Amino acid sequence: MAEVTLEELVKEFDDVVAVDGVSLDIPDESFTVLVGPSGCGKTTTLRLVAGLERATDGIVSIGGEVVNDKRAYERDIAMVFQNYALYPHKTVEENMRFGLEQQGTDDDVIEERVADAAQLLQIEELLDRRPSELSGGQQQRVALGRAIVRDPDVFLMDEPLSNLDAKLRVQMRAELNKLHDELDTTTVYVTHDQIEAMTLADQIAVMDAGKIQQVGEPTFVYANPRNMFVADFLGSPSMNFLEGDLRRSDSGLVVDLGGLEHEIPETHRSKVEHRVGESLALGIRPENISVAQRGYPASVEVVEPQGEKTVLELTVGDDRSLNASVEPDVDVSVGEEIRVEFDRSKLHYFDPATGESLTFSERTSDAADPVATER
Ligand SMILES: Nc1ncnc2c1ncn2[C@@H]1O[C@H](COP(=O)(O)OP(=O)(O)OP(=O)(O)O)[C@@H](O)[C@H]1O
Repeated sequence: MAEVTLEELVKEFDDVVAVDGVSLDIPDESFTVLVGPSGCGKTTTLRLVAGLERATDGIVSIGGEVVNDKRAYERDIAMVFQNYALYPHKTVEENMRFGLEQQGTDDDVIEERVADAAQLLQIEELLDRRPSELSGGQQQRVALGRAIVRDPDVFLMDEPLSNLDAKLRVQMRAELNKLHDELDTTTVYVTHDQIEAMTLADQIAVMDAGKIQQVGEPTFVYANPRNMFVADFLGSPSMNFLEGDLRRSDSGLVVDLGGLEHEIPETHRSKVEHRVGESLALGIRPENISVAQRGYPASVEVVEPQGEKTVLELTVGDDRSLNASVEPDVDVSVGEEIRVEFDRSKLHYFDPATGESLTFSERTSDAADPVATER
């Protein structure tokens, strides 16, 4: 097992800078997820760790050793891909054995490892089948099995669940969690699916345009986004942003949201005060908005029951839209005028020009997030 360290990593393809100065510590035994929109450089970063691409600049270390000049097969890693990449003419067992045979591993060691992995993944009954005789989920298990038998220092996984249907994906997610609990192998996992990232990771690295925007424990990053990109990318429906000018009032500081005045809570005043006279973006997650007797007037535009919750599309102030995610039994209908309250401990303020959070703090002493505060 090993930690992986990336220092100022850069990868250019002609005039495209796919990875633009990525520094990241991936602790030993961690499950680190690189997440971000399509084209942000996740796969390229993973391929640099794997040795499938050569870095234009920067350093990749595995287990404290710089591996930039090591070929993929010289690095103690195993990769799992989206398309499974199984050998079609080999049986499941032969697919799992192949890598070890190439390495010249003793036959009895191979037997034992294949049997153990097959048991762990519950594919013992499938060992004699060929990939074409397997479902997508089974094929992905075999691909995982092939990685596990290698007993590598590091697993690298590139969107391994994205070819599975939604139900199977949820099931495999749970299995990957269990697998990691059992094996404790350092894992670097790439996905564009923020829910997958949140549920699997013990460390999440949110990427955009070749750069890491924020790294941390998923619930912390969710509750304490460093900028509007991260705030917007994590969460569904995503965070609402309401922009307006900040000014002083009798009661303190308010943001003018077009016919609606939002008062900055005392805890945040000192952090935003320097922007009096300038604009500010208020950020509030849909689940931190509730329908109430008092609060901001809002018109209900859409009511969308989603089972566990109901998403309301509202307009507030001078026609600004706002999503609220409320209990499914809330009784509101389209066209109704209601009032909504924002949870004042879950408010964020951003500089709309740079997107940077004005209220972000590495420590959450102001109880912006109860989960993170417990830590
Ligand atoms: N071999 C290559 N040659 C040229 N450009 C490339 C190459 N590989 C990747 N790129 C470019 O580098 C950028 C990052 O690509 P990368 O595949 O790392 O992104 P990604 O975040 O993994 O995206 P996706 O989720 O769509 O796979 C993109 O602009 C892509 O077009």
